[in-house]
Order: sequence, then structure tokens, then C-alpha cells
Amino acid sequence: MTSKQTLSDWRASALQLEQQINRVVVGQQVAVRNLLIAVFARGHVLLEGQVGVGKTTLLRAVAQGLGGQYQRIEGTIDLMPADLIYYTYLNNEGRPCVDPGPLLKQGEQLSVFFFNEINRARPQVHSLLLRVMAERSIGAFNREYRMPHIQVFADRNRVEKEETFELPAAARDRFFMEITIDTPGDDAVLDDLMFNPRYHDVDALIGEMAASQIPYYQLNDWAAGIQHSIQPTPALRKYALDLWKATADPLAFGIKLSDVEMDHLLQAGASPRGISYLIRAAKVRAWLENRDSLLPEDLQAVYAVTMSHRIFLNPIYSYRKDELIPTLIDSILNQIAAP
Ligand SMILES: Nc1ncnc2c1ncn2[C@@H]1O[C@H](COP(=O)(O)OP(=O)(O)OP(=O)(O)O)[C@@H](O)[C@H]1O
Repeated sequence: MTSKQTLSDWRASALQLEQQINRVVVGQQVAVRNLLIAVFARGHVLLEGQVGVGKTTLLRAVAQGLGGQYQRIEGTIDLMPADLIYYTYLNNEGRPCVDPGPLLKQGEQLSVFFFNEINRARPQVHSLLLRVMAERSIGAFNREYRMPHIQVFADRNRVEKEETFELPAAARDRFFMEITIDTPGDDAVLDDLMFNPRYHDVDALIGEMAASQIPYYQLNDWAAGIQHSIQPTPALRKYALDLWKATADPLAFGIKLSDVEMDHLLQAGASPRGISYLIRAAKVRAWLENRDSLLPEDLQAVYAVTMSHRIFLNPIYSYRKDELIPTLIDSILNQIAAP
């Protein structure tokens, strides 16, 4: 078991990193907190948001704080799996050469891999990425390349859905969280973003942050230490179980949504992997809140970001997905009594 002092030292560094990121990327405190939870739970994240809302800046800030290397790739319809692994070119003497692609270029130092507009890439590319996410290694050039510290952030463009390859349910379940990044709502923040030239030069903005406040190569150990140190009470275990069961059978918990035939609403609820991700995220939140026991508020705080993309509606209701899923999540949290 990791000592209380170690956990407390780690927390101080984590909160300092959070503060620094919030100074660089403004008005995104909720997203930053969730992102940080994913970092310390070693989970991959699907970002959903509009364009130009600071996603790249945010991920570069995370990479800067962790001190590892950052790579970014754009999802396009003609991107092939091999493009992630290597690229070929003719050198000055006209000889063909092969260089490592974005997944291999940084070797074991790769800590943040940003896949922009994942829904524009083909399913073959998705499968490669999902394999890397699960195994943190890849076979190429007759050998195995390890990326033990990689954390994948994939972004789905919410505005343009035409000519895109939506991620299937099985693929979305591999993501630890789905985080929405919207334009900030506070007028003072918007004013700052409009008129302050500080936000025009992303390199200078990121340069304001101290590098490697948290050693990326220790994160796997930190994450394991946190998970083993935070304990649930028996009452909380029962509460978590109910929160899980309600994702598959809300009616059994007396949950009814208006204009919905509850018997026909759902195709599937959260998987065992999904629910274990909820608990992992909740434990990291408890640690960030300076506790060694898990409370209902920890589960509630991360329920929507870990569960929303794991509840699958029947096709007759899927066109109302954006309205029904958040309502269902809220109803579950309101209806199931916390211990
Ligand atoms: N909340 C924010 N805080 C700080 N800078 C921001 C914020 N939102 C946008 N910006 C600024 O807007 C510009 C675009 O940001 P960025 O490239 O990170 O957006 P993006 O969401 O990744 O865009 P795209 O979807 O087109 O890739 C940058 O100069 C960035 O500094």
C-alpha cells in the first residue's frame, strides 16, 4: 500500500498541474478536472467538441506538464493504418527511405497521442488505434514496439457528421471517458480570448508552463498506488451496483422518462469494463479531494463522463440521443438513493 505521505505529495503535484493548465486553457475547469482524472487513471479519452475551442492547446498543456512527447494526427478519409507507423520518401540522392510515423517516432517517450477527427478515418485505422490503446504496443518491421506511457485522446467533430465513420459501440467502450469541450460560457473569459494576444501564440502560451511537473514515466505506478489506497464502504458498493444496473434496466428502479416507452428504450447498458472505469475515475476524484474513502459524491461527479457513451438506445429512440441520454443519467442519479 502506498503511504499517506506519498499520496499526499502526488496530490500536491497533481493539483499544481491542474492550476497551471487552467491558467493556459481558460474557462474549461470541468473538462480539465475530468482530463486529469483520466490521466491519473491511465484511461484513454474521447473528446467531443466544436472546432477551435482549445482542444489541441489543452492536450499540449497536458503533455508539457507530464514532460513526455506529444504527437498529433489528423483523421482523413484516405489515412491508412500504415500512415501511423511509418512514412516513405525519396532522399537527396533519390533513394527511397522509410522513417518512423507518429506512433513510433518518439519511442517509449510518447505520452500524449492526439487523434484529431477520428470519425473521418476509416474503420481499419480505428482498429489499429484500439489495439494500441489496449496493448500499448505495436508490431512493425518484424519487432514489437512498446509505448508503455501512451495515453490516447481522440476527438470527434460534432459539427460535421457527413462522410464520416462513426465509432461502433465496441470501440467507444474502450474509451475511459467521453469529455465534451464547449466554448466557455463566461463573458469575461470570452472577452479575454477575443482581445488578449496571449492566446494567439500557442507555443508561447504552453511555454509559460513549467515542464514535466509530473514524471509521465511514473504515472502507471502512481495510478496503481491510488487505486489500491482508496477504499469503498459496503454501503457504497451497493450504491455503485444499483447505479450500474440502472443503466440496463432503469424501469426496475422506478425511472420513467416522458414520451418514452421505457421497455423499448435501451439496447444495452454499461459493460463490466465500463463500470470498472466509473470506479477507477471515482477513486482518482476521491484522491484529488484529499480522501482515502470513496463517497457517493465521487461516483456522482464522474458518472456522466464515464457512462453516457456506454448506454445504447434502441434505433427508434437514437435520433433523440442528445436529449435522452443526459435526462436518463440525471434521473438515475436523482432516483437512486445515496447511502
Ligand atoms: N479556452 C481557451 N483557452 C486558451 N486558448 C484558447 C481557448 N480556446 C481557444 N483558444 C485559442 O484558440 C486557438 C485555437 O485553439 P486550438 O487549436 O487548441 O483549438 P482546437 O479545438 O484544437 O481546434 P481544431 O478543432 O480546429 O483542431 C489557439 O490560439 C488557442 O490558444
